[in-house]
Amino acid sequence: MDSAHLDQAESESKRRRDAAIRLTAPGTALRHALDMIIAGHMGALICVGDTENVLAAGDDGFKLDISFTANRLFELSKMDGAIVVDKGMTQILRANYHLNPDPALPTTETGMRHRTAARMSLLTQATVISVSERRQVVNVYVDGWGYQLRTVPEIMSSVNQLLVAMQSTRQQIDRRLLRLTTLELDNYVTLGDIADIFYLFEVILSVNEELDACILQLGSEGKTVQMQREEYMGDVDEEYTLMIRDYARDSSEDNARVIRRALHSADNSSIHDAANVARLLGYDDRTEDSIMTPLGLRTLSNISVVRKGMADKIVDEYGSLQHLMDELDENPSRLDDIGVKNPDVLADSLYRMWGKRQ
Ligand SMILES: Nc1ncnc2c1ncn2[C@@H]1O[C@H](COP(=O)(O)OP(=O)(O)OP(=O)(O)O)[C@@H](O)[C@H]1O
Repeated sequence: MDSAHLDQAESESKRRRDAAIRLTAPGTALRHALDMIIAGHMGALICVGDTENVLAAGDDGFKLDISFTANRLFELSKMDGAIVVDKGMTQILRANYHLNPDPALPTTETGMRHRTAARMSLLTQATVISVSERRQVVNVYVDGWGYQLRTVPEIMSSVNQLLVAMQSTRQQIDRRLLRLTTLELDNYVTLGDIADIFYLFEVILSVNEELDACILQLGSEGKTVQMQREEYMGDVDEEYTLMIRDYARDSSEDNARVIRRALHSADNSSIHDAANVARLLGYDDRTEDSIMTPLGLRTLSNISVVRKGMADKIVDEYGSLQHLMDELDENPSRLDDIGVKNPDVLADSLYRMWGKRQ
């Protein structure tokens, strides 16, 4: 399989895993049934979707074709065997069904119920759920991948730690960016300063990914966490891209995306390694102490009178933040000419950021 097809298969598998997490998240009828099964100290084996292949892999059992309710699923799990539910979760098709997936299909699970569940998920496109009677845990399998459901308090304990980490990283980023703006206006930014901030951006993005996973698992209970997450993340994404464009040899948005992907897949030590960051930005002759001159896109975009798209226009016109600063006083009408509505306010804002005007 070529890499494009591999990427496609991987993202399809991820989509199906996320759908399975959503299906079993708190607030859903299925989760309600699973909670009842656990509370009743029972076990279960439930196949959802791809019913044609699921039914072809088993036999016996009771043909039901009744509409799905959480209570019915709970009652039917008192029987041995598997329960088969359609993809839309509208019908329970079979109960007490015996599944015979190929025993050669690889699985690391122990116990027949879990082994069967893992194998059925390899054999079919179904989401397969096993509830262990002995251990009182619920496992969900998709394409052979399995994960154990966590209770809301368990997930919330991770969420709280992640939110604290996110808030403190965001505060550090804000402080560093404020300092960076002053250094940019002084033209004192070193490659080391840039690498440090990139590292903080990567930290917050990793925390964000972990929170994303928790929010998905929380289902209907995750709305408040999502709002808090959005408040802390704010414009992080945009600031990161603008900062990369400010310092990359090729400042296009496409190249910024490529650099972000590379930084995101790099390990911690290579993001701290200034020479490596320089290479990603398109330079092979820089050291940690090399002075890096910004275009000024990030700083300009933070000024209220600079409307969307205008920062690019200003940078195209002047070439860099330094050139703009050099010409601000001498030739203010040049800003007027390229359509900046309040050039005086823009100049004043830049001087204030620089600390050169009250
Ligand atoms: N191939 C199968 N098809 C349908 N149901 C099965 C299959 N294998 C196991 N089960 C169900 O799982 C139940 C428990 O089986 P077993 O004790 O072998 O598995 P286990 O993984 O150790 O389960 P638990 O963790 O719940 O104790 C069986 O009584 C049956 O209801």
